[in-house]
Amino acid sequence: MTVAVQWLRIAYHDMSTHDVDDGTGGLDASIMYELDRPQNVGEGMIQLLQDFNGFGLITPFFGMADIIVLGAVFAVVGCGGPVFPYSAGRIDATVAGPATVPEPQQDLATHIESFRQQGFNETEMIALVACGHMLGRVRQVDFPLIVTDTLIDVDTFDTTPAFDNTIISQYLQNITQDILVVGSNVTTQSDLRIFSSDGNATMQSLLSADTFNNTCAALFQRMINTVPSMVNLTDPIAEPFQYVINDPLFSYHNGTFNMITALRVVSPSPNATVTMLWADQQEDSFCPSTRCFGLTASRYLFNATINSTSSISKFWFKINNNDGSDPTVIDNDGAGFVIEQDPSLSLFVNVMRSEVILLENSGTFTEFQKIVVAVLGDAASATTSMTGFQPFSTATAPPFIPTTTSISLKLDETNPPEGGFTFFTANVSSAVSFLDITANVGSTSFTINNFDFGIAVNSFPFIEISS
Ligand code: HEM
Repeated sequence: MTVAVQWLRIAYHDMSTHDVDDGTGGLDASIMYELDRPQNVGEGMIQLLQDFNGFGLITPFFGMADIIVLGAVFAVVGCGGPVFPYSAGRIDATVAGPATVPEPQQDLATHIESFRQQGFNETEMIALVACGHMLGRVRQVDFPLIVTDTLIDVDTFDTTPAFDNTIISQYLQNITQDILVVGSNVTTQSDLRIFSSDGNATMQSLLSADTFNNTCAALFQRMINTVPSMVNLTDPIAEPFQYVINDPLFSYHNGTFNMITALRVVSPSPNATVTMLWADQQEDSFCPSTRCFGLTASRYLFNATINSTSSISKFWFKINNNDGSDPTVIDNDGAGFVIEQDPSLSLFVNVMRSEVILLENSGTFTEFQKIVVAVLGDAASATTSMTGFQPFSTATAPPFIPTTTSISLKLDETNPPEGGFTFFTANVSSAVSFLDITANVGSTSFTINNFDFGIAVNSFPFIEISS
């Protein structure tokens, strides 16, 4: 709970750099560069960004700003509030934004102007502050001029640590403990100035639980989607996807092509049989699944043998509940799931030739990943290059910025050429989560972007070597 509400506060502070007049700023993780400002005081801010860095969730297409918003969404749900539709696609800033986070000692006119710049009118300002302060507290150590009693660690805004309108009812009944209303320091009574700025009309309207819930939900939703005008957010996600398909992984060995993938289904029928079908140039083929169970979802795994000459153009799934009902076809609205990486399979990560190696040397174990990349072409005409994306920053304090390093591949002597393919290899650190791989064969270039290495290693054979 304590940590969760900090996730909500940091989202507001990061958003506060938005300027409606020129469309700049907003939720862009610029907060990582703004923590030396008094308006962002609090060890908690640094710690939670350290946590976000440690989660290793960042990908080439999902940055710190999207994680800050995810934190805010979880914070609200964790405190009993609604689930917000979640959009991703925010772009992380590389420098600090303007110093525009409101502070308790500022006057009402300054606050009204700050919120206007962030895109909220006066009524919305009152509601957004009340909604934000229904949760959380003020820390004595960070705000000694507000929480003047040194025997108190934290001063909560109201008596319930939950998503509810107690802050409103207690304020209107004059029994509030919100220190930004009743604190002995009049200068920092910012909640009082804001809440009473329209004669308490907005606060009165928020006494209705429904109005309060709907208003807070709508304002938080707008807050998390306040982004610089050049950012396009993805379509919102509110519910878990019914079906999730793993990126297909490929392997070529002894003249046989294999494709490994999985379909995750939320709450499938226990009797369901799931089949994967695919199309090559000639005909449709199919492959039955093996199955592993999650708590409320099942993952159906497929390892299909594919004709190496006709290859595979697209695949789809059929779920038969075996109860007389029509099978469900999961085929991307008829389009099928096309092989996104080079469809001619002239370049792919060869999963079954790659290895996770555990090296034992006098009782010391080292684990590393050997990746094998197949290129259609001979060694004389093919060159390869690769970059690895490391989400985890080793910095001890923000900003936490992922790194991209170049990893050189060499001809793989343990995998001699076969079926027209030449195999290249490299050892890749487990800190790497995504790879971009390029092969040039003569004058033709093939590229795989954002190969999910972190997921693919789970399908690499595991080898133990003692030296
Ligand atoms: C004039 C505007 C605002 C002022 C002056 C203000 C001031 C403060 C202060 C001084 C604290 C104590 C922080 C600490 O001790 O760590 C706080 C906490 C908090 N504020 Fe605001 N705030 C404002 C607006 C908002 C808004 C619009 C939100 C909306 C999300 C919000 C959400 C929070 C939350 C969730 C906390 C609790 C943090 C925790 O317990 O860790 N605030 N605010």
